[in-house]
Parts: sequence; structure tokens; C-alpha cells
Amino acid sequence: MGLLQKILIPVLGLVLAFCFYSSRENFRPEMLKGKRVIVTGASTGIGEQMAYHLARMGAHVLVTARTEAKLQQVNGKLGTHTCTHKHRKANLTSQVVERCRALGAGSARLVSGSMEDMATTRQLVEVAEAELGGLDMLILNHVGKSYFNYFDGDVGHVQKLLNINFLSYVAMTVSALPMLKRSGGSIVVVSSMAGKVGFPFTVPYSATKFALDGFFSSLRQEFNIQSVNVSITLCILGFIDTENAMRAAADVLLMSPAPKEECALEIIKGGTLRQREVYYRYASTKLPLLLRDWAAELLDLLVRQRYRPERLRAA
Ligand SMILES: NC(=O)C1=CN([C@@H]2O[C@H](COP(=O)(O)OP(=O)(O)OC[C@H]3O[C@@H](n4cnc5c(N)ncnc54)[C@H](OP(=O)(O)O)[C@@H]3O)[C@@H](O)[C@H]2O)C=CC1
Ligand SMILES: CC(C)CCC[C@@H](C)[C@H]1CC[C@H]2[C@@H]3C(=O)C=C4C[C@@H](O)CC[C@]4(C)[C@H]3CC[C@]12C
Repeated sequence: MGLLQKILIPVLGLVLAFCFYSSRENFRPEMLKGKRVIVTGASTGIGEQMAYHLARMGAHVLVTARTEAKLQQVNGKLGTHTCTHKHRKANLTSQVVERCRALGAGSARLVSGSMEDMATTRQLVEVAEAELGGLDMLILNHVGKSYFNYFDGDVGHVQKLLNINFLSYVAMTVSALPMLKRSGGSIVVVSSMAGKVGFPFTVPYSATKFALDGFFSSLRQEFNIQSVNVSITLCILGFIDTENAMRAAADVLLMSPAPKEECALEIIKGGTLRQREVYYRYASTKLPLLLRDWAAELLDLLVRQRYRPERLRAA
């Protein structure tokens, strides 16, 4: 009996775990060929890298961001295309879009507008319907600008950030759902470790990311009960080396960031395989979360030890 408990049961557990994981479908880039995908917040960072991966895989990509320099580049000249409309619809040439086309995208187009305004979300989805004739994957990735410092008591900023980082995700989902139901498509929600655990210096941002978990994890349950064939993948990311993140936090954090290119690919893989959650990097996100429910104070302490508050920039 002793031998059975010590050796056989763990071995059986390992065999079962191996069978479970190896029976899962493997990712192949061809899975994205011809798929119609929206990537929000794709002018920089992880969103930009996702657009390039999707383009290489032959997807039809529709990228969004506000109208800023990088997306205003027309025919190689920065800022020559001045925009008089609040929301420029469809088919604008941009740096990111140009590169997507060069990389082999089925098609690539830009729709710009601020996600602070819920009317924009509806317009974005309408353009997708008109131009792509449907939608297979909605990747919600954009985030509004915030500060990396002690909470400053600005309630208006929390509200604004909730609009951009949370409510617009809800509104985009509601508008895109009929198309996603028709295609049996996927919703990919880019969140953060800061949406699972409280970290210092990102109070408003963290609130918006926790809200995403509440909304989309509940919605996933309802989809399941109602047999709605639309997957929801919540992505839990650690520190990633995007320009904005590095500028805000690299001096203060005692940890090395993971590469945005690999991060972008892992998000696409997880969404395509219809995984419930993506953890990137796995070891530095999933493992600390094991502590969260059983030794929360220990996790809080370990986290604080990785911060250098004396290096915060004066607010
Ligand atoms: N980098 C990191 O360390 C981590 C990132 N994440 C998550 O990954 C995702 C991407 O992060 P990252 O690549 O670093 O972000 P970036 O700051 O590089 O990109 C943010 C994108 O959102 C767009 N955006 C900003 N404000 C608005 C707005 N009001 N309306 C519409 N679009 C807007 C920006 O374009 P524009 O300004 O032109 O509008 C840009 O394309 C986010 O969801 C973030 O929370 C999670 C954990 C860690
Ligand atoms: C020690 C471990 C348990 C892991 C800790 C990981 C922590 C430190 C990681 C996980 C998520 C990360 C933040 C994030 O999600 C997004 C941004 C936005 C960007 O513009 C500025 C940087 C910032 C605040 C990241 C800072 C570092 C965070 C808190």
C-alpha cells in the first residue's frame, strides 16, 4: 500500500496529465489563413506585434488606435494626411497597415477613433462588417494612458480609464457578438497580472483589469450554459518590453521584461486554440498565482520586494 501511494499514484497522475495535454490540438499558423481579425490598440507595443504575426499567417486584419503620428503616415510621409473627420473610417494607409500588407496579410486596414467614446466602438464593428463581411476573432488589447505612481485621488481619471480599458471592451463585444456567433468565433481579452493581484503604483489601471475578469469570466459561463459557440480567452501577462511599459516602470521594477513579439504570438495561439486563459510568461505568472489564495500576504511581500519606490519619478 505504501509503495502504491508513493510511486504508482503520482506516476498515474503524470501519465493522465500527459495524455490530457497531448490530446489538445496543436497550433498551426495556417489556422489563421483567411480569418477576419480585429486588433485594437495596434499602433504600438503588443497589439502592433499581433498585427504583424496575423499578417504573416495570411489573416485579414483590421487594426485600430486613435489618430496619431504612426497611423497618419500616408505613402511614407509622416503627418501629411490631416484628418478633418472625428473618426476616419476604413482603408486608410498607415505604417502598420503597410507593413501588414508587405508581410502577406489577406488584407489590412485601419479604423481610427478613441475608445473613450462608445459610439466609436459601434462604428469600428460596422466597418468590420461592411469591409470584411464578418468576423472570426476580436482581440481587445488597447489601454488608455495612465500614471505609474502612488494613487493620486483623481476619481475622474479612474472613470476615464474604466471607459477606455473596460467599458469599450464590453461595448465592442456587444456590437461584434452577432458576427462572432455566426462564425463560431473568438474573443481575446488582453489583461495583466495586475488584473489578478494588487500591485503598487497601478491602482486605476489594476481596477480596470480586475473588472475585465469579472465581466468576461461570467459571460463565458453564460455562453457555456446557452451553448453559444464563441470562445473567450483572458490573457494574463507579466512585465513586457513595450516602449510605454519600459518608459513607465523599468527603473522601478527589479525584474526583466519578456519580449513583446513572443508575447503577441502566445496570445494569438491561445485565442486560436480557444483556451480559457493564457499566462505569459507561464512560470512568472501562473506560479505566483498559486500563492494568491493560500499565502496572499507572502505573495504581497514578494511583490513589494521587487519594487524600488525611491526610484519613482516625481509626480
Ligand atoms: N507592457 C506590459 O508590461 C503589459 C501590458 N499588458 C497589456 O497588454 C496590452 C498592450 O499593452 P502595450 O502594448 O504595452 O500598450 P501600448 O501602450 O504600447 O499600446 C496601447 C495601444 O492602445 C491605443 N490607445 C491608447 N489610448 C487609446 C484610446 N483612448 N482609444 C483607442 N486606442 C487607444 C494606443 O494607440 P494610440 O495612442 O495611437 O491611440 C496603442 O495602440 C494592454 O491591454 C496592457 O494592459 C499587460 C501586462 C503587462
Ligand atoms: C513578482 C511577480 C509576482 C510578478 C509581478 C509582475 C508585475 C510587477 C507586472 C505585471 C503587470 C505589469 C504592469 C502592466 O500590466 C502594465 C503596465 C502598463 C505600462 O504602461 C506600465 C507598466 C505596467 C504598469 C506594468 C508594470 C509591471 C506589472 C505590474
